[in-house]
Amino acid sequence: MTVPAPDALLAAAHVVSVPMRVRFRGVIHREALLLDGPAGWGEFSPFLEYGPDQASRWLAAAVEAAWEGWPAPVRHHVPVNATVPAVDADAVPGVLARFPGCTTAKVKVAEPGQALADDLARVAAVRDLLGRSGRVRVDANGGWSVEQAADALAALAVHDLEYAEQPCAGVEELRDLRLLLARRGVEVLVAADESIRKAEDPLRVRDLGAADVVVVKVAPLGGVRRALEVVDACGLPAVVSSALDTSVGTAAGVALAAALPALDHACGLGTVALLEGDVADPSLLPNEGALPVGMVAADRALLDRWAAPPDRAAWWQDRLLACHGRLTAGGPR
Ligand SMILES: O=C(O)CCC(=O)c1ccccc1C(=O)O
Ligand SMILES: [Mg+2]
Repeated sequence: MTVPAPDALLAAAHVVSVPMRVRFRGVIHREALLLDGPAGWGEFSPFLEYGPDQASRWLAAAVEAAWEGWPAPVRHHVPVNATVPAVDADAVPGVLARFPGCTTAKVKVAEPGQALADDLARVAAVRDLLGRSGRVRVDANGGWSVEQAADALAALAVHDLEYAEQPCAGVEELRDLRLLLARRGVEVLVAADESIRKAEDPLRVRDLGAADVVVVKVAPLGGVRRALEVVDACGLPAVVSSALDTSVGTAAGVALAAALPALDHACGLGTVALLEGDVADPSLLPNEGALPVGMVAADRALLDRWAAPPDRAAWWQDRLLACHGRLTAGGPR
C-alpha cells in the first residue's frame, strides 16, 4: 500500500469527540480522526494510551479505506450482536432495546470493582430477555486468572454460553483454561480477542490450541486485507468486532465480515448504538439484527457538530504525523 504524503493526510483530516451513552472500556468521550480520501472515508481512532507502533496499524487501516477501498463482499448483510457493557442488571433492557432484532448478545464480565454475582445477574437478565433460542457470549477482557475463569464460567454456563471472549489475559492461560474446562466437564468455548493483535499472534493461538474462535478487528490488524490474511492463517472460525468506532470505522469492520469466506457468528459491529453522537447520517445501526454492507461517508454538519476542541485536534494531527513516520519507515506489519 502506498501511504499518502503527510500534507495530503493532514488536508484530509477531521477530528471529532463523540460522547458515549454508557462508559465503556473506561471511555466516556470517543475521539476519532476521520480521513476524507479519494476512495472514501477512513477512521483513525487508536485508543489514547496506545503507542505509535500499535497506532500506526490503525493508520494503515484508515489509509486502506480512504485511498484504496476494500475487497469485494461475498454477502450483503452482516448479522451483529448486541453489546452489553458492565451495567447493573436492571439497566439491561434499556441497552438491549438499542439493538433491534439482535438474537445474539455479548455481555461484558469481570469488570474491575465488580463481583461474579454482578456478572451472573447481568447475564441472567440478558438470557431472560433473549429467550432460550438467543445466543449469549461473555467478554472478560482478560480480567480473570485461569482458576477464576474456570469457576466463573462453570457458574455462568447455566445460562448457556456461545463462548467466552478473552477470559484470561495470556495465550498460555487461554490454553490452560481450555484444558481445565475440559477436565472439569465445563463445555464453554473460548475466543481470543486481545491475543490476536499482531501478525504472529494467530499462529501462536492456533499452535497452542488456545482458542476455538478468533475475534478480529480491522484497525488493530492494519486493514481489511491484513485481517483476512490473519483469519486465513489461523484457520479458526472468526468473529469481526468493532473498536468502538464511529459509523465510518464500523463500515470497515462490516467490509471485513462481508469478505470472509465463512461467517457463522454474529459480529460485534453494532456498537454505534453505544455512542451518543456519530459522524454519518444515517448511522450504521443494527436493523433486524444486521448491518448493510458498503462504504459510509461522514456528514459535514455532523463533523462540525462533534468537532474536537482545538487542543485535541492538534494532538490527533501530531499523532497522525508520528504514525505516518512509522508506516513509511517500514513500520510494524
Ligand atoms: O464485540 C462487541 O460486541 C463490541 C466491541 C467490543 O466489545 C470492544 C470495543 C472496543 C474495545 C474492545 C472491545 C472488546 O471486544 O474487548
Ligand atoms: Mg473483546
